[in-house]
Amino acid sequence: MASLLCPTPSALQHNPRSFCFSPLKLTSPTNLCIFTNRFKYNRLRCNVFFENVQEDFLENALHLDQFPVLRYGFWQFQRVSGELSEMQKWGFLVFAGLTWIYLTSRPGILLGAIDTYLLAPLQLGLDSLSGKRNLNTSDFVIGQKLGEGNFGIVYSGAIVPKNVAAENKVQNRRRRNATELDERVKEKVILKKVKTGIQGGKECGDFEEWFNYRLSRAAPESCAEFLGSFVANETSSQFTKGGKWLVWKFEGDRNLADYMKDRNFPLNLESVMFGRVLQGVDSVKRDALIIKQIMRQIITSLKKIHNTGIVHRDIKPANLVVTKRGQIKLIDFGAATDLRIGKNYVPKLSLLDPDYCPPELYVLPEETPSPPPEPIAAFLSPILWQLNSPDLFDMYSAGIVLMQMAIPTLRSTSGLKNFNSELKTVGHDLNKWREYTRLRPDFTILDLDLGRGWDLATKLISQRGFLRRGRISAAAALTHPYFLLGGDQAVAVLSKFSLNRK
Ligand SMILES: Nc1ncnc2c1ncn2[C@@H]1O[C@H](COP(=O)(O)OP(=O)(O)OP(=O)(O)O)[C@@H](O)[C@H]1O
Repeated sequence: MASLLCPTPSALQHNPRSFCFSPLKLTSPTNLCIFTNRFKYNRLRCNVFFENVQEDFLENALHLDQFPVLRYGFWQFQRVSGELSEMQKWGFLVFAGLTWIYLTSRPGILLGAIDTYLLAPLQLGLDSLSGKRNLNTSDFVIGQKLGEGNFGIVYSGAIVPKNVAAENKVQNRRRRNATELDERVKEKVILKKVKTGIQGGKECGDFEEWFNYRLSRAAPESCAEFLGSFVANETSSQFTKGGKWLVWKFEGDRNLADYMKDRNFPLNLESVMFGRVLQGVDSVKRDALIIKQIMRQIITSLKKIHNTGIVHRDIKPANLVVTKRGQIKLIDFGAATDLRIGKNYVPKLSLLDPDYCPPELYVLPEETPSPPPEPIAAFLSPILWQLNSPDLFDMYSAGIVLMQMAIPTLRSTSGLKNFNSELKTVGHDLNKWREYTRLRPDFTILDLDLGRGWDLATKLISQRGFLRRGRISAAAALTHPYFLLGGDQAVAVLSKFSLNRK
């Protein structure tokens, strides 16, 4: 009788709210029955919720209708999960959520695996088909030497089109460099000759090649475009048979260090960055806007490479090429390390430029052992990253670049050396340095807008604090008030629409 009076779960579905949330005393059989049915109804709702979550996930997030195999797998999962209790289902959801968070947290095991096992072979296949991996000495002419590092010599050069290459082969005794070739030689490139006679030279060249291919997939717009590598098949001009060469697209005539040597810096970059001269803005503000735009680009690129697990370890103005369109591109990944898989990480090895290197000297604590095999290193990498925040290594160097751009007296080699030695004396505390310094720096640019630039600088240039944090990451720096509502971005965006821009 009581059960006849009592609403059934399906009846409850028509008016569930009033029933489900009304207070209930379990004193009468009717109330007991209502309670039982409420329980059943809530369980029903729970099941419906699970099914909805699963279906939404299926239809919206994964678009499984396009992937029959996944759809079948998910159907199997639904069948099995139908036999699980609510507790088990929740347990499963929590476990799946935590696994997802672990796999996608920095440096990204999941994306790294996709890159290694899918995208890299795909890139290799496509490059081989298109001939990009079949470069050779006859494809290039070498121009002037641009620089020499510990492990390589850098030259400008040009690509020789195939028809000219054949002709050039016949005449190559007379044609020695790019300038001697006619206008048929179109595309300018940068070539790096890997030093072979030096210990570690070959390995460094191989690492640089690996990092360039990796970043050409993961952060192409942040780095100079990598065209590939080749081993010279003959001895001619600068080529020695068997020598390894790396090739990049020529991104621009000058790097940031070249621009900073000019007394007119940063105004010499104004039309490059913004496509025009900023009229009606006073000169200090123009300087500040240009510097902010450069810093924004550097930090955005750092964020991208850090997200893949790569730390550059040699951020400095000479390794930042400025393109014709005002983009700042990272170059020289010879010292970079990928801490997702431990690539190019050797404990206690410091390859760095002392002028830009943070006080801790090493990207990971000295006691960190050599990396295990790559899959194991990858599996452990989120823990390593959380405990050590290795990306903050590059952030210190970015802070020094900011100081040099904003304070003219720090741009010279001697000014930078004095700044670093003063910094060391005050324990790398920028606020203390400001009180202590004898260099009479001009803080005008950093003190604009209530000192936002100065505040960012103090957060970049500091000792590593508790849990090796205490310095701001690239992602956090981009949300710092210095960059928020930055007029530089508005001007840069507007310049993209400018008809005058070349
Ligand atoms: N893709 C590029 N486009 C334009 N210029 C480039 C490019 N790559 C390198 N350069 C120029 O060549 C110079 C030397 O390059 P890079 O830093 O890679 O060589 P390096 O041998 O490692 O030198 P160092 O160790 O002294 O930095 C750079 O400072 C830059 O001016």
